[in-house]
Amino acid sequence: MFELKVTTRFAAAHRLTMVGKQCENLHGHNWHVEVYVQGENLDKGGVLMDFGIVKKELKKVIDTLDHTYLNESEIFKDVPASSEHIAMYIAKELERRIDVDGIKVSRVSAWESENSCATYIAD
Ligand SMILES: Nc1nc2c(c(=O)[nH]1)N=C([C@H](O)[C@H](O)COP(=O)(O)OP(=O)(O)OP(=O)(O)O)CN2
Ligand SMILES: [Zn+2]
Repeated sequence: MFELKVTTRFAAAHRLTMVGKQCENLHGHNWHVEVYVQGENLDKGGVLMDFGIVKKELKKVIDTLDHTYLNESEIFKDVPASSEHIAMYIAKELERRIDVDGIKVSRVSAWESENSCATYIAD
């Protein structure tokens, strides 16, 4: 089994209800994102898949979040804009865009700060 990791970041604003009093106020984070792509087999070039493809597709997903007010985004119209839901959204959207047999987006971590991160782990 092989696993690739690509990282990126984005800035956005959000509010969270029912988490903590201070989270209810409009505020922002510079989220640091770690994406893991997993598979069994290497290609003829000796790689699971080109990092460049993962980065290119990840950028398209991140562009849907960067410099937005997450609570007003269609993406979070039915779910809270928590780091958990952000990580799950990135994982599912990237999986859909990569769509290569035998390769899956296995894990995405969304770090809100140096000390706090939520991770979505695919089935
Ligand atoms: N499980 C989760 N818990 C919290 C989330 C979340 O997405 N998932 N989000 C928040 C808020 O975004 C909040 O802005 C962060 O609050 P807090 O962790 O208190 O951040 P601080 O910058 O104040 O961090 P300190 O390390 O305490 O200074 C809250 N919880
Ligand atoms: Zn926050």
